[in-house]
Amino acid sequence: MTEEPSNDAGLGLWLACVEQLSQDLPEQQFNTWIKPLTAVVAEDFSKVTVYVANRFKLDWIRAQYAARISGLLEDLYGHPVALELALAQRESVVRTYVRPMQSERSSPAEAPTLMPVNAGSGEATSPAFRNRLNSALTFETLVEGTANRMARSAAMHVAGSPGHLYNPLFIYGGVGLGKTHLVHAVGNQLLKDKPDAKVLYIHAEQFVSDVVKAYQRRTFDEFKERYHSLDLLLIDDVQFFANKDRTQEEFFNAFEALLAKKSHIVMTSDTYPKGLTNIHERLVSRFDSGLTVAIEPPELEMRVAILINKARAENAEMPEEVAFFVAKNVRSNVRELEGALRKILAYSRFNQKEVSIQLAREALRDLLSIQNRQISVENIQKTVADYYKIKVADMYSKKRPASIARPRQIAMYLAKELTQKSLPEIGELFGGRDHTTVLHAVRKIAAERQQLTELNQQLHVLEQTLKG
Ligand SMILES: Nc1ncnc2c1ncn2[C@@H]1O[C@H](COP(=O)(O)OP(=O)(O)OP(=O)(O)O)[C@@H](O)[C@H]1O
Repeated sequence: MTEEPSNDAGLGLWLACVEQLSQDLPEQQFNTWIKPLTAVVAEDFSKVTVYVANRFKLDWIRAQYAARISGLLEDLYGHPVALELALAQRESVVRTYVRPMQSERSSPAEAPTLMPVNAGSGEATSPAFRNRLNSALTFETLVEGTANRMARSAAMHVAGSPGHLYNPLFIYGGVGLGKTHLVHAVGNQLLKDKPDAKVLYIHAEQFVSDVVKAYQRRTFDEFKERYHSLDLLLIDDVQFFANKDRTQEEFFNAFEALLAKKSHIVMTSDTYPKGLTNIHERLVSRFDSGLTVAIEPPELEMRVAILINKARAENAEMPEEVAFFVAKNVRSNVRELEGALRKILAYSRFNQKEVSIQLAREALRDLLSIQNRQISVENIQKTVADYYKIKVADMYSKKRPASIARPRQIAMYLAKELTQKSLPEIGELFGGRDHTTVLHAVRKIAAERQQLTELNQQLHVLEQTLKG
């Protein structure tokens, strides 16, 4: 196969791979190993050749990152992609682009989102004070829902008047639920209002490494100057302080200094303060001394809205029924939703087909087959209730208005169609109804389905969703 220069679609997907790695890997690792890479994507997307500056780096990348890159590429392209690692020729001018590191985007000199980088070129010079904020993570791009409403409004309050209420603000929740996004949003919002404010976003692991460096190099004055002079400190994943006594002590000092001068501190963690282990009590009690708020897993409507918004941000359209199908099947967290969306969009581009439920089902084949869900009557009731925006309890209730009775009949029809249950069993599960009631519903919906295109379409969406 010939290696034509990368076409734009192929290159875009390689960029998405790099972007993903920039988020997954610690900044230093990303800058050292991934950022200097260049790539050529074969015309038919079957192979990506990645050029590495020297033999040592090539071996290292093969050992440490090749499997991960392959996996990501497969996810992104929607089919297995051969990954070839090659030494960059001295004179080769390989077409490649690396997105600037997120924290560097705030530098006005680096306005374009894509910047060409030749193999082996060093790192971009960074401004003297790097706030490490990702300017894309703002309140505007953070979809609001019941799951994050409190955390979001507390964070907006802090961004609007830092140093007052809710100090420190402690945000906790499971992985991929938007904690990092929210703290970046606080920083970005404050800088928008007060461009001179000294804001720093830092991951707790980076703080640990800063403490270690300050000890090794005996540069504690600089360290203190850096941290104690901030107006807003955003620190992510403080559970990483566990068992790091020295770091905890330094953080305690920074904490006290910042609060004393009415600077604001926003922290995130995977658990609430008292749930943290191996962190000194005096620190834990300080974590809990302002406002502690949780972020919950997003509810269905929020997942649908996130998918539609993210697709739009990628200049793609995701019809609501497809978003509904995906949101029903990917429930755990937003990062996984994003992964599913990426797969669907890549699959659609690769096959040059419009995004539809059928296409989403094909693109997410692996993910859906893992779930391998048995369709239960309960699941049907819940899905139909969600879809028609009625309460699940109405599936068993005696209420008769059409807005409730009709979805209930639809659920009975689907229960008959998609499960092995008998009519009396289904009746029982719908609040102890008689089997003749179920039979009537099944016949009525089956007949109407032949006549009414809209109903047929709705049933189609529900079936696809339930079959996963
Ligand atoms: N409500 C939301 N609206 C839009 N995007 C969201 C929302 N919540 C999360 N995201 C996106 O989901 C991804 C994961 O979120 P984020 O990294 O903030 O999670 P996290 O809670 O910090 O996870 P971890 O604990 O693994 O670091 C990000 O790309 C983020 O932009």
